[in-house]
Amino acid sequence: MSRYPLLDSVAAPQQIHHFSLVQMEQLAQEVRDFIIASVSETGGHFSSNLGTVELTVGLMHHFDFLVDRIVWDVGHQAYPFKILTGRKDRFSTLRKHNGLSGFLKREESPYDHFGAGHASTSISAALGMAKARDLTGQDYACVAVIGDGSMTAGMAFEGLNQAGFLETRKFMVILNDNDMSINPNVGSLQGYLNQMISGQYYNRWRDRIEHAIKTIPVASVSRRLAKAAKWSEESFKRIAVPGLLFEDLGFRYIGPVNGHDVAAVLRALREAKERMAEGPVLLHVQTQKGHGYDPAVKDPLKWHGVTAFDRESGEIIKPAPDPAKPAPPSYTAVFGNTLTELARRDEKIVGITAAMLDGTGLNLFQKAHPARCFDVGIAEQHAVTFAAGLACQGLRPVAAIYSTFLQRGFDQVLHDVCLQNLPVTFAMDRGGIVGADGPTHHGLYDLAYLRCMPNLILMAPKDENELRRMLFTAIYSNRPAALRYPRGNALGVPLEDPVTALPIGKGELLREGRDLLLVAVGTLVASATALAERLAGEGLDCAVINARFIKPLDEQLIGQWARHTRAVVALEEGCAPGGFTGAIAEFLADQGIARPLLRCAVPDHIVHHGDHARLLDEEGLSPRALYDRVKAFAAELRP
Ligand SMILES: Cc1ncc(C[n+]2csc(CCOP(=O)(O)OP(=O)(O)O)c2C)c(N)n1
Ligand SMILES: CC(=O)[C@@H](O)[C@H](O)COP(=O)(O)O
Ligand SMILES: [Mg+2]
Repeated sequence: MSRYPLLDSVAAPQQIHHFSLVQMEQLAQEVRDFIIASVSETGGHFSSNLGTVELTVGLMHHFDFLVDRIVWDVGHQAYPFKILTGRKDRFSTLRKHNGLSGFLKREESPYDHFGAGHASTSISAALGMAKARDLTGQDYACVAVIGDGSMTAGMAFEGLNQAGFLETRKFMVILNDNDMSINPNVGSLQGYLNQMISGQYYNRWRDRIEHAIKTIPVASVSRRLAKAAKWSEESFKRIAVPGLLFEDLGFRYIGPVNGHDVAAVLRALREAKERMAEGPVLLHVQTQKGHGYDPAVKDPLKWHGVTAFDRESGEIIKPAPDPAKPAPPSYTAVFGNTLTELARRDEKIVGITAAMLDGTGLNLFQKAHPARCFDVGIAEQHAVTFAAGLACQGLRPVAAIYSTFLQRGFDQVLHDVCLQNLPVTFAMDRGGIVGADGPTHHGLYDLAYLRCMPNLILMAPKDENELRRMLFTAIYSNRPAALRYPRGNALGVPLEDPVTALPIGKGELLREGRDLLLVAVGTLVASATALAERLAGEGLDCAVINARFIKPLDEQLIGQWARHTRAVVALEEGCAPGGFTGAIAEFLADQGIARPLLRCAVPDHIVHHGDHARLLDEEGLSPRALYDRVKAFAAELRP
């Protein structure tokens, strides 16, 4: 017999419209059990999904999302939705190559109305859908589900601002408030939400007061009395719930409601559905990350995203350590420790993260230098300009932002930092292909989008020792500077102590040769070196340069060896259009160095999700693929 009898009987989500309360409670329990069992085998985002189970069941009861539109912010909390919209049987393929995405994807299901992965886009997208509906005379409800962390972004408020102003009907924002981002949520907004939770008695009284005011016979109400009644309501509101922000923005605020009480969720959604006919609604749902699985409730940060685990003990399954070969540290840890160490000697160093304290390794820095560490929330744009302000006053800010999330701050990097030549360091973790998170999270575009920035120094280390040196170089360059490094473990090379600066704009000749020049940056330097050794055994003599700097490029060194060899191979784990290999192509053309060029980079297409090594191979960047490509390229060269 199935462990999930009711869930397995749901052939289409529309069946849930007819479920009783008892059935929905059972369904919620089965969905939760299924998530725990399934993610314990595949890994994936976990604690956020255990928080949205009852809310999702309630939404499926009240709406038909083949007709109505729902936009899940980020999408990392939408596993219950995916399971209930026909994807349960494919859940074992989650985040695997050719398997289900960990987020929502329009091409994956007709229920996925909007794709995401980055935070705080849901309100804008759902509002666009609502306005398209109004303009085209269609009829469907639009729902955005956004977490308290994602609500800290300016973009979320840009959406609220417009939605309230337009008095958008059949439009609802559900604020899924679990008092957590990945790390504990930060900022005064969270304090405000907590205040709303403690001030909820107002909402119980509001309807009665409003009713009383409305039932005063109109004929008997003088204009002054009506005004006074309205004034009393407003005053009462403000005393009971100071600053009803969402109401003031034009939303009907409902809540807070206990997001794990199915009956309460259903009641609140029913009310919200009615109110939506009049104008925009904000439904405030209080949930708990990890709900129903004790280890995750106790440590929601650790359980935000996990690898496979033992469901009984809550132990994360890790490969047994090899005592003969200890695992190297992650690039993230090397960054966090180096920054902490440098900051011990220099009190001008400050660290900034946009809601990725542990992810970026800045938690290590925070422990040692709490007053100099700023988590600004999911607000990359603000983080960059905030760093610019700190730099203006003589501090040395280091903004640690994943490569993919710094895309949000493009204009701020240009307008606020580079044009003013301010000494801000950007430490971009997760450069290159990240693996299971997929297209929204690959850090493939950074070298291209930063290479055009005036004044900026742009670097990528070949190993963790070079990362340390690049960080040091960046901080003391007195210019805007950025370094990008990959997710995962470093190479295990010894770390020089004390750390020293690199000469700016100087590459490193790793091998001399006369046939080909292999010029690489970042993760592909090790591959280029190994490839040159292999090819040497086959009679092909390759010079290898570790470029270190994408900008300024070491034109002297690269030019010299390009002229000395017959052809050039440029390598990077980044996008080909505009990236490092593009810089090499431009340089050769500009200098009139007429050498055939093979560009080994990610072509102009989307890289899907899956295992890093496999994706790298598909992009022609694995050691095997590079060998084949370079051999074929060399074979085409004139003798
Ligand atoms: C622009 C952007 N910055 C950072 C992230 C990384 N990130 C993913 S989920 C998350 C926390 C979101 O918190 P919340 O919206 O409250 O959702 P919860 O996990 O609490 O359910 C963060 C910071 C992101 N996805 N997008
Ligand atoms: C949803 C999201 O954006 C994060 O949770 C992301 O998945 C974290 O990725 P890392 O595991 O690389 O920190
Ligand atoms: Mg949250």
